[in-house]
Amino acid sequence: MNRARKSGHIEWFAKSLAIPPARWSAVYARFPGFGWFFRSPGGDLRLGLGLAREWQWADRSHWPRMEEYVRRLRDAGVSHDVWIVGGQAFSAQSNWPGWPAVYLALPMVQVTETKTGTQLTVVLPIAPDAVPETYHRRLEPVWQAFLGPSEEPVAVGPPSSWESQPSRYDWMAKVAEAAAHIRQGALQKVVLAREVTLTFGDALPLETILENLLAQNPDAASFAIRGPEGVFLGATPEILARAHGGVLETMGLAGSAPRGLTPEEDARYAEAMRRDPKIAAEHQAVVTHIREALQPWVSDLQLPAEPILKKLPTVQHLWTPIRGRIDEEAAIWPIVAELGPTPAVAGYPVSPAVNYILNHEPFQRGWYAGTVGWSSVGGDAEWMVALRSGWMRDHRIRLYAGCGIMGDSDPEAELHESDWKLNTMLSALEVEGGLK
Ligand SMILES: C=C(O[C@@H]1C=C(C(=O)O)C=C[C@H]1O)C(=O)O
Repeated sequence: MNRARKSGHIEWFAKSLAIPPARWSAVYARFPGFGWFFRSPGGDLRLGLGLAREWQWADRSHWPRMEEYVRRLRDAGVSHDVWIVGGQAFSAQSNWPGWPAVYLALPMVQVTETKTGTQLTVVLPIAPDAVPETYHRRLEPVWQAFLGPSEEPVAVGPPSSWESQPSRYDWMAKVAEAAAHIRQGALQKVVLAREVTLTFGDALPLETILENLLAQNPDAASFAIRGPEGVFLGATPEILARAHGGVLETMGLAGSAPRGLTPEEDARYAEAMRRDPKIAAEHQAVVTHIREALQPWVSDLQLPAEPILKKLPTVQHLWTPIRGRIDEEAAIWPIVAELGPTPAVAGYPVSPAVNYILNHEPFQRGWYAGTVGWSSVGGDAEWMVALRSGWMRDHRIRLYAGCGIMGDSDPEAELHESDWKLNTMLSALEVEGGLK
């Protein structure tokens, strides 16, 4: 504080200490203000509570400006392990009320749990005229969430009503219409989604739902972000851009099949997916887009010649892992801005596909199929495509799932595919057997 008073401008306070592990889903659920929860596929967990700084923008073109803010934090001596979190909507023209197109935050209290231990960091901007009491007041609710009473585990549901937007029948008609549009040659592929709204008798128990997501999806990134209008959460398998020690990892993930009840049936579904030329073309469009988008920033790109199978609890996909060297460590921000939305969640070519979606989907995608993740001051990052997700407010949750439509897509098969994808969130909500 003395330092800020002397220098006459904002100084950063950032101190870390080792702490014991805790049930972080419970701490997260108890905190009423801005909160961030993220567990990586590898198991590392990041919990952020309260705000030291936030950034809100109306479109994705501002992402590269973050490098300047991060440089200032680095110059001020803030630890390289401190992270910035947030994400963005699928499109700046498809927003949910209360959710900006781009929102990034530097959480005030950060818990990072890895295999080597658990660390708590407090990050605060100290103004020249700062009064110590203000900081106590800001931190108080966070410590209350840490120490709050632990509650008995609560079961979810069952839902009292649910509504599909559009209806199952109308969605199939939209798929047929999109396929006909594609056959006319205007587009190669478009990803159409459904919104399913479930209403419950009681407020939804966030801790239970998060714990279910974590237990049921060990290979996905389980995330939750709380804004002024509810919580957006999910368990997504799709990496948009992950950086570690200057190596960038991303993936093409497109092409879907159900999981079989027996290993034989499972293998049959996988084989049919592998041999389907429509799916191969759909997958290739995604990989090509990613390669082109990375060109200015990443060298030594490595990827397998053929896609690999990625098996998830409710669905299996064709998967092309892609890695390369980031030419300049700073480049993660423009890469995130440039990569999304990929053809895996929009279609191909991307821009007309997004327009088609905006004109034909009867709901706002908001942050579904947008981006969620974090970047550290030191340059490591993990940004995911926000799939298998839902937006929860009190008694209600809106779930989303979409499918890549090509000229010869079968509406009924696509409807079933969207059902398996919805099952990630439905299982976390303890809705038995999904909704049909
Ligand atoms: C759009 C979704 O999934 C995307 C679409 C896929 C497909 O069309 O095969 C596969 C994986 C994801 O990239 C979703 O889960 O909502």
